Amino acid sequence: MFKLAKEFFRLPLNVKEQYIIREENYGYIRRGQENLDTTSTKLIDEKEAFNIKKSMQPDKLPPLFSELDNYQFITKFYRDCYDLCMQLLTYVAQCFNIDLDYFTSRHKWELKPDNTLRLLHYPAIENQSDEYIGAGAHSDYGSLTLLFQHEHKSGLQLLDRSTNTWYSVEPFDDMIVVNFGDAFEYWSKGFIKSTVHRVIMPTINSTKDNERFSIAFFCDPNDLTLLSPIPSKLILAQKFEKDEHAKHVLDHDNEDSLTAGEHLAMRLNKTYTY
Ligand SMILES: O=C(O)CCC(=O)C(=O)O
Ligand SMILES: [Fe+2]
Repeated sequence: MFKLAKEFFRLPLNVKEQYIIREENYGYIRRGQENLDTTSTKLIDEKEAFNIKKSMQPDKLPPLFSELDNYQFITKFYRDCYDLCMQLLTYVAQCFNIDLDYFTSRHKWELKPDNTLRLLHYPAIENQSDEYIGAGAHSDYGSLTLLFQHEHKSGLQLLDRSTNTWYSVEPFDDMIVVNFGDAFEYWSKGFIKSTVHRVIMPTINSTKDNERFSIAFFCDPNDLTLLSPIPSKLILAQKFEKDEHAKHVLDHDNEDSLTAGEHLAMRLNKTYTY
């Protein structure tokens, strides 16, 4: 997947822009087009990205991705990511002592929305500075995110929301970072926190360019899934105390009728410019 991603991002900007993202949320995202930190308008996200969805017809893909072998490879990778998420969701249900299919039954493969497989590229900058951010601070919108980082290249940081401290997530071989997304914060009334994370820019060093590539798989609950609390004893007795991040991102007062699809649409609207 990383080999394909590299080859794609090497293409000239005007070629990549032929696949520019629209409201369907698939295609190419140019630098500054999606700004993930909605609390700040100071910085733009320096990353470029390409979102792939299951419903995307091969003719909407660049030839590099629609070519048969590559297409089959991408499709299999996408399905493997989905299957892994279903295994993890079963495990989380077990931890909460609720029906094992409680979460997986809300992530049916054939129902909307499609999950999103995203390729990301962060070009290296000269020197580290506060004036650049790769991906602004945010939490992801769905249930789980799988994150793959390439060639030991870090940059990913996550926030301890109780102390407001950022920590680097150093990659090692065969590691997949798993983030909980906003759906879990709603479902668990804040018992599970949606991971706030960001990516700082790689800097050019004397020996190599040092650009960063990563891949994210966003697993989203089916559109009509309610974000109301799960029927677990651990959760039902709990009061949802929202911290600053939750107040900003999970700002609905109709939590019992809010659906995953509505939440996703609201979050996408705030971060993209088309
Ligand atoms: O590149 C990364 O490691 C993270 C990207 C990310 O957080 C996102 O696209 O939502
Ligand atoms: Fe993210």
